[in-house]
Amino acid sequence: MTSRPAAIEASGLYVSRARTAILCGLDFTVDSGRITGLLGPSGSGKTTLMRAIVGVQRITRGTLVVLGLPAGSSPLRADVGYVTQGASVYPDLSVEANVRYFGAMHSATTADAAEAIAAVGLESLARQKAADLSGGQFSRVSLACALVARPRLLILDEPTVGLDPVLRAELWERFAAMAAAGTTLLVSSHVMEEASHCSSLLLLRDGLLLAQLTPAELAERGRSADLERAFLTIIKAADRGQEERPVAP
Ligand SMILES: Nc1ncnc2c1ncn2[C@@H]1O[C@H](COP(=O)(O)OP(=O)(O)OP(=O)(O)O)[C@@H](O)[C@H]1O
Repeated sequence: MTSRPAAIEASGLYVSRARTAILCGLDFTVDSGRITGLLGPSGSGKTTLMRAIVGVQRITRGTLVVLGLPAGSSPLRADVGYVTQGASVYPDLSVEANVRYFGAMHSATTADAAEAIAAVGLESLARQKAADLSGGQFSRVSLACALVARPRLLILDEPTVGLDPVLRAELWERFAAMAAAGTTLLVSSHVMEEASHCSSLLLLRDGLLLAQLTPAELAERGRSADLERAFLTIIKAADRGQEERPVAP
């Protein structure tokens, strides 16, 4: 792995929800200017971790440093973008009005809004009311609203769900261009084939970090070029060797 400055550093990170341990002592770093994939089965804690990073989820124990400050610090608001699974878009406004509205909070220009809309492939629908879009189009408005703020760190919770393969490929190209320009991206996904677009992968399982590795290392460790199969092999190996699950403090 390269030794870039870390955009996110977690050390002994525990998070509990409703008195249940959800994240159990995570240690990892996310390099700046890279795409890091957050992968794991449903319920493994991906959204909880993302919420902790953006500062809307209380940490039970450990440290979580984001862009050099404790997660949730107010100066981070302008620097961290978060696109949730549930689109935070005003259905009665047009695509353009939505993006310009979010852009205005970050002093973005009309041209910035148009660029963000183009980045998610919605130019031809810019004047359309968000309520009249398809599910995939609607979620892309959310993404454009995050892009227009030009955050240094962009947290994306399953951004490619419901998108066709062409659009999915275009979005990953867009993410790669953003990373090349210095933005740090943390992207969660269920789709293991998307892991190949990432520089580094965090593999979560039941609130534990099974591994942090590159896609090539995942293929090698899981003994398959098919990353889904490789991940399953690692999960099965972890299940076989699993010791008692750490208890939240
Ligand atoms: N508000 C809550 N109170 C208590 N437990 C919760 C709450 N929200 C989520 N959980 C539990 O936390 C665990 C992790 O949930 P989380 O949403 O972080 O997983 P995930 O990996 O993002 O799942 P998915 O891929 O299905 O979105 C799950 O077992 C879930 O039931």
